[in-house]
Amino acid sequence: MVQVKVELGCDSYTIYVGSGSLLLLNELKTSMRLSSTALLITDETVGALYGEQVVQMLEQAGFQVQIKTIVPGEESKSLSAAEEIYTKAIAMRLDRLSPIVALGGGVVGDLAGFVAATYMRGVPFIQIPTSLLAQVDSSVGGKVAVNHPLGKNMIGAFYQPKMVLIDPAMLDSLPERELATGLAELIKHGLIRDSRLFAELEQDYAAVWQKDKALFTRLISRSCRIKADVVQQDEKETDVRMILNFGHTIGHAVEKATNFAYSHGEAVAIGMYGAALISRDVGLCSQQTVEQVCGILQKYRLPLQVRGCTAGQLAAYLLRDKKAINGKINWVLLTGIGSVVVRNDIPEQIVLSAIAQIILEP
Ligand SMILES: O=C(O)C(=O)C[C@@H](O)[C@H](O)[C@H](O)COP(=O)(O)O
Ligand SMILES: [Zn+2]
Repeated sequence: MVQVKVELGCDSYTIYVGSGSLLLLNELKTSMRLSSTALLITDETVGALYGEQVVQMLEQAGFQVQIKTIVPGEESKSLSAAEEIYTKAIAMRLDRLSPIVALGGGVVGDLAGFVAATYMRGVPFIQIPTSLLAQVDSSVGGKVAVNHPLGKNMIGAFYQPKMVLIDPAMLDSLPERELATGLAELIKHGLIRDSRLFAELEQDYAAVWQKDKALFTRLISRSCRIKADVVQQDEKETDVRMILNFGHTIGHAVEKATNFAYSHGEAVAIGMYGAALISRDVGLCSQQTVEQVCGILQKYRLPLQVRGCTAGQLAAYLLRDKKAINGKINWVLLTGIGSVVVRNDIPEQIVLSAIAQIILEP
């Protein structure tokens, strides 16, 4: 099992990656001096696959467990879904030392984390991510949030988990499209910080599609290490953490403008292509780098262009980007494979030209 430590003072925690990582639940109660009631939050799909196993493990560890099962999908990342969970937590007398355990993908983790951060001003939070996207990205770093009708992740907090338990075997049940969505964030980590990871992803795609466990243990822990390094330097995203937003400025606009017809990773893939075009057009990277970005996204069956919205709609959502300060968007742009810069001085014409290239006619 690989351990990745996230050093954040008294909010430090360890990410465990490998088969058998869930067995660490056994030590949870004693190692963290928790109360004996635990709330497990999962969705219908993941709950049916792994819910019973995780409940049993928590019970063996000495917890009385209740489960809240949500409907899978982005719509569940809402204030009303959070309110239902608060109601359940109050009814079951969850106290300030009772853990909330998230078992699922990014939606479950973000919603459960948001509730953990706010219920009684914060209760212990454990992440058991089951999708590749959650394993390589969203379960690490403490961003928790729900959506607002006017924008994604608009209401949230930075709230670190106490522990992240990742078993790559859980990817066996993951559909191909979901695997690709997680690969988009892995590719992002290669593009922003690690040209070797990028090269490995370029080479090993056959083993990736076969869900090779040893390869995934390596890729996931490498990805968590990259994210942990960035988050350790800038937990609250005032500076270097912005680079994790590569592809997300356009990506979030694509998700909203198409009413989530594209998965998060698909939207981020389109956003990374758009950002690569902007990077080239302002002279930060070469055409060859743009082609490498296109090449890897296509290899992993990720889209480069969006259908189902207009350039005007995309531009309107871009202006609501929550990384914009005084109306200026902070663009994360490529200077080559493995390195990025943040720029807020990109001419509108260059942005509009990139948008025109990523829109497909209906
Ligand atoms: O952890 C971060 O920081 C990220 O930006 C990672 C992103 O991949 C992730 O999608 C995150 O939830 C986006 O956050 P947001 O602040 O852009 O809503
Ligand atoms: Zn993301």
